[in-house]
Amino acid sequence: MSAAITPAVKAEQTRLDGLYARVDRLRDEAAERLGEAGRRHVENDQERSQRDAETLLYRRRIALLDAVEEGLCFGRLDYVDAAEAPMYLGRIGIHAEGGEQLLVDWRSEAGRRFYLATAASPAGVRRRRHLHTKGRRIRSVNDEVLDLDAAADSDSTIGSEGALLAALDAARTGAMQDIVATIQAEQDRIIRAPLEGVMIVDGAPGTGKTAVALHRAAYLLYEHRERLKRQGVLIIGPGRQFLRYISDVLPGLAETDVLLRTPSQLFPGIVADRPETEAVAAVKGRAVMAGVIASAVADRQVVPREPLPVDFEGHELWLRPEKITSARDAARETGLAHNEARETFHKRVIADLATQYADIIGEDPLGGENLLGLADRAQFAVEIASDAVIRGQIEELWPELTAEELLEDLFASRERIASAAAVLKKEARALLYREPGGWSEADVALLDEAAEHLGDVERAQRQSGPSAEQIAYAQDVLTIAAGSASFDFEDEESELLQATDVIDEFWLGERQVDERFVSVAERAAADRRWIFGHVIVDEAQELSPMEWRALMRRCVTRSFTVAGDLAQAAGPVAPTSWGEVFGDWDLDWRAEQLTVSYRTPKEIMNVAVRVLEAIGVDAARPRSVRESGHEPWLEVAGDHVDRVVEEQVAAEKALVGDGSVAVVATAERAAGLAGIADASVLTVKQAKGLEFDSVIVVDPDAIAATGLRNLYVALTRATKRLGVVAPDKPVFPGAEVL
Ligand SMILES: Nc1ncnc2c1ncn2[C@@H]1O[C@H](COP(=O)(O)OP(=O)(O)OP(=O)(O)O)[C@@H](O)[C@H]1O
Repeated sequence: MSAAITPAVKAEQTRLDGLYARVDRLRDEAAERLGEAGRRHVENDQERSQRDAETLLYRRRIALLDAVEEGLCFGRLDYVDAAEAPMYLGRIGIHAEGGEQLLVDWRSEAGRRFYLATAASPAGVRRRRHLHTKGRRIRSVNDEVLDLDAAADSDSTIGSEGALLAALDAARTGAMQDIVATIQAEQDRIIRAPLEGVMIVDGAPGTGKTAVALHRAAYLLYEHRERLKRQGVLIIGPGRQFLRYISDVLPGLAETDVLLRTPSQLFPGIVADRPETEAVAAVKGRAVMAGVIASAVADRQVVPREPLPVDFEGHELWLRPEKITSARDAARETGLAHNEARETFHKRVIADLATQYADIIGEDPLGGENLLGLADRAQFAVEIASDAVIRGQIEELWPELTAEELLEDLFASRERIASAAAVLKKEARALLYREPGGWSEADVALLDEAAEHLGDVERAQRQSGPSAEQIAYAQDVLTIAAGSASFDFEDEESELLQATDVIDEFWLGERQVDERFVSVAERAAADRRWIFGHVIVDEAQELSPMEWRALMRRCVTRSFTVAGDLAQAAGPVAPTSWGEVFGDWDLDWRAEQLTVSYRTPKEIMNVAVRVLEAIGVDAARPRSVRESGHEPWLEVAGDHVDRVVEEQVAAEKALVGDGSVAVVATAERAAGLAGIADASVLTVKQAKGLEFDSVIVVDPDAIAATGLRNLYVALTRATKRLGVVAPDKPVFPGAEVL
């Protein structure tokens, strides 16, 4: 379809051409400087670090300009005061060579006017124009005239919701689209809320919680650049499919310092693919497991019941319970994590052995005072400490442990479980027992908790960390880089300073080996203890208390955006209120409601709200913003569910054309349908947070049997068409209107 060339389209095309020409110029300049930096010969470490920082800066700049290629400029505001020049709004801000502002960033305070001006409260705005573009071409313009006196000169007026409805009606591609052109006022307030504290974005399916959370990430990175570029932003989503779905939005919003993860990907090096029942996951997710892990660590600090013999140089020494107890107490009193306090324990025990040895060999045969002095004892301590057998014996009493070792040993031993998890009921303890071999999703938060108690493992660092030489090199570079932090790089100075701020000696040590470009997100991904400047949690109702604990450790300032809907909660530990989730934390939290469903049309909502009412959570009934014109349909298929689904998928595909079709079913049905239906076949868990033009829900009563909340999720995935295929006439609440 070619666009109608109206005078307005023509004029805006000229403007757009100018903007792209400027972007091209900026990109060429950045590429040129990147090339120069790459070719520059470096004489010393200082020059090398400077070159690295420049390379990082120009690569970032080019990535940013590439990311905004599509939809660079999408809006224009004209003011009542004719002397005020129109404002063009886009994904980034652009200035002309002479400094004149050509394009205003949507996240800036000036850009905010675009979203907030309404006919009732125009705030000096005469007209809001939406520019619809494809590539570098303007397809059409839509005007909303806010100052009615000026209505006569508008190019086309399709009402204040025209651009929004056009966006909502567009076919879904399988990747989430940004909403910068049509952010609504209630959403804008949340996106631009202050960084501090925990903000809960609560709302029914399709009210834009995910969209708002992602745009908030982009806004916060813009508004609090200094802090967040250094620390990065973490976004947590429920599954990999979901992360893929949203991953395109952020570069589109011009942000690259964001790490996207599922809760089970938060422990570097662990692949959580071991299957586990919901019952086991539910036990592992409970807050009480924090105490269980602490006890499991304490249980590894052993005091023998009887003295244990130690052989040194042909003499018998003893590991005595009372001495081991005082060594253990001293080590615990350091307040350090287990592995770090271990040294205190070992030293104390070795000192006691050295004393015993001195008492034996320094004994005065005439019964006088011991002949050996302190220096001799210290020498014995060194010798005892270098005896591998003795070290091994002491190690048994206070071993160096990784989180993986601790949990593997714990879950594989009924005795260890009985001791550490005495607070749990017998049945719950029985659920924790298992053979070693792999990690489940619920294990990850427990590993994180364990790692927190255990602290660093020297052994692992010795094996995989950079060499002492690399560290020394890195330390030198750091010192030099810190000393040169005042280098004048015109407007890029702040970027360079940030680069030095985030580089620690470990990373530089690694980089000496591997010269790859490393972003904050990549660094954060590899570091379990990375502290983020802000954490965004989507589908937050799914997280267990143990997962929340792990996340709280990732952001000590407790700056969170939490998007969720309790009515969709189906996780192993489903909360019934946000107070239940956050009540135990010393937090400043507030909840904001989104009330309008942009995804689910009225016809589908009519079915879904009946399920919502039956769920019985205290949730506001969502208001659909539009009708699709398609009533949900039902096919009762008897024994031929698979065949009917196959046929209906074909029919739906023909109806939605370029749009997407998905089948949502229970895990058992989904497994059977996967090879049959020519569409995405998803379990409810996989479908959470996603949307498609047409959705076929298979055997809804079976889904309802796993929880009405699951059915509510399944029924609210479609933007246009909903169909139900059931073996028998369905009886779930809402089936009566099909
Ligand atoms: N202001 C807007 N302009 C255009 N589209 C919007 C707007 N707000 C939301 N949408 C669209 O509505 C759909 C639903 O949004 P989103 O997925 O963010 O909802 P949600 O509340 O997270 O849903 P769920 O609870 O199912 O996860 C998306 O296609 C999103 O792009």
